[in-house]
Amino acid sequence: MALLDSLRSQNSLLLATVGALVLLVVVVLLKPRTKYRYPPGPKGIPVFGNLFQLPPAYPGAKLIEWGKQYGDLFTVQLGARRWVFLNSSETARELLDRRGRLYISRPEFPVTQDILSGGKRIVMMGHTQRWRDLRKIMHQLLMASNSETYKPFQDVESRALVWQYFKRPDEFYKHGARFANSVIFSVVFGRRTSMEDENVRLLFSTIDDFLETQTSPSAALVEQFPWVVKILPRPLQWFRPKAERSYRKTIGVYTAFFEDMERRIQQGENPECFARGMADLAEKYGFDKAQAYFAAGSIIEAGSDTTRNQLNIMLAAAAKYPAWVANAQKQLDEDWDRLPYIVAVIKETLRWRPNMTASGVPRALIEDDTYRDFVFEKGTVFVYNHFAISHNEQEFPQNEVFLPERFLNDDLQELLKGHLGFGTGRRVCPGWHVATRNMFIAFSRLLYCFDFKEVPGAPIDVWKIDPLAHARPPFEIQITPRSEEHVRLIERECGQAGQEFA
Ligand code: HEM
Repeated sequence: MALLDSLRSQNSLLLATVGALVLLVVVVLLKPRTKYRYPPGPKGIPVFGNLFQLPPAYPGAKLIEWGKQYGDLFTVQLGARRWVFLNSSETARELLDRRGRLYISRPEFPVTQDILSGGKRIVMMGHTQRWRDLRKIMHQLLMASNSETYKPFQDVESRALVWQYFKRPDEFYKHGARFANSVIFSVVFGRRTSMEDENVRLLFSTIDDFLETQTSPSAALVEQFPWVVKILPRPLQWFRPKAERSYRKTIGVYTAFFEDMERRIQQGENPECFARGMADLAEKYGFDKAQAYFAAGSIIEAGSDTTRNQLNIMLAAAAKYPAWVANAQKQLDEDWDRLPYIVAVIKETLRWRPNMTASGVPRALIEDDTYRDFVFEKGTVFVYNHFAISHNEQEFPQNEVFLPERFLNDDLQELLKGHLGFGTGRRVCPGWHVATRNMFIAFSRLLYCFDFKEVPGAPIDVWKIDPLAHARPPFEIQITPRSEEHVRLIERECGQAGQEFA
């Protein structure tokens, strides 16, 4: 009897506890969020919000449409999270840059960062001590005063790039990838690379794995429901095996790069490169081996793929809007030492087509904040609506035309001004010095040596320049030397740098 009573009272206790918990959840869920006020935006559906209204690939047109409809800020519910899109340079600068201390974190990426990257990719890290340490290391490696280290590599690789364009113009997309990869690889691991190298090919495929979820916030639905990943038992996590495979592939490639370097050192080489000091840095900052490998690997990855893509964007613009190419070539023919037009071309490529993500790279707010009449809650995701800002007719008249002249102003040499190609504020791309110098030398030499034309019958769709096209051309294009004289120049000046890759 006593036992029965005790069981009854235990059951009542359990019931009372569950009841109280349910009540608490209901109260929390139903609690009106009066304190927070958000800019209006399109109406969504329950649970998924606006996720299905945003195309998973090429979301640019939709983002421009919403930007026009709602003005310089709008809010969308993407799965479990609220995203505020900033649609003018001014709002982006005000929040992400001037108030950069608050808008400094990244949203959770439960699959792409936590599983597929083992939590170790810097670009997706939240505002943690680990991120601060890595950012410091990257800054030291990539800052402007280090640019002399890069120059010889940029020189030789851009000559090789010209040579490869000359020999196999149909494989232009591979040559751009090799150029970008080889510059940064030389700095990090102390040797040049070839696209025939299996590990380099694998590296680009790991970049694909990582980026395929990032081209649009709706590209991977589960990413927008971090709690699903937390509560779902592992065997039911359908996305996990693929992401774990990709993690193993990535760490395998990075390990191969380190082992190759160590082998070369044992064979008597003495490469002066960043990765050689990685063990000391790891000890100083308390990184495990995998984090140290990711630190080096992330630099290679970020430094290769973006520059490769930027080259493709320049080519598409050259074939589509040839008028500016004639201006660039005139300046290159006349005065190689002063090339403001090429700087303007660099800025215009960064404006005209966002590099990897049409919607910009997201940030998470780390404290509540107020702006105009709005009150934003800590944790809200903010993003500069890159496509909409770049194609805002008020800010950029004739926005669709590729027009470097728009950047020929007093701010020309302020390379981060006038566009959002490298992001902004405290998460701004730390590689922008290297990237702009890469583009400067590669754009100048290519534009000096070649003419670019659309292939008859195969017009370039400039709205769909696939940022993930590694193994196939993103578009067809005719690339021909400008004259016989240019051919002789290429053979004389670029042959030696490029022959081993042709
Ligand atoms: C044309 C070339 C490049 C473009 C367009 C580009 C663009 C970007 C953008 C938009 C971001 C995010 C910024 C933000 O959140 O505001 C970023 C981050 C980053 N970039 Fe670049 N990038 C380029 C080249 C490079 C190079 C050459 C390197 C290194 C060698 C590099 C390393 C990084 C790293 C490590 C981050 C993560 C920073 C963080 O989250 O704190 N990038 N880049």
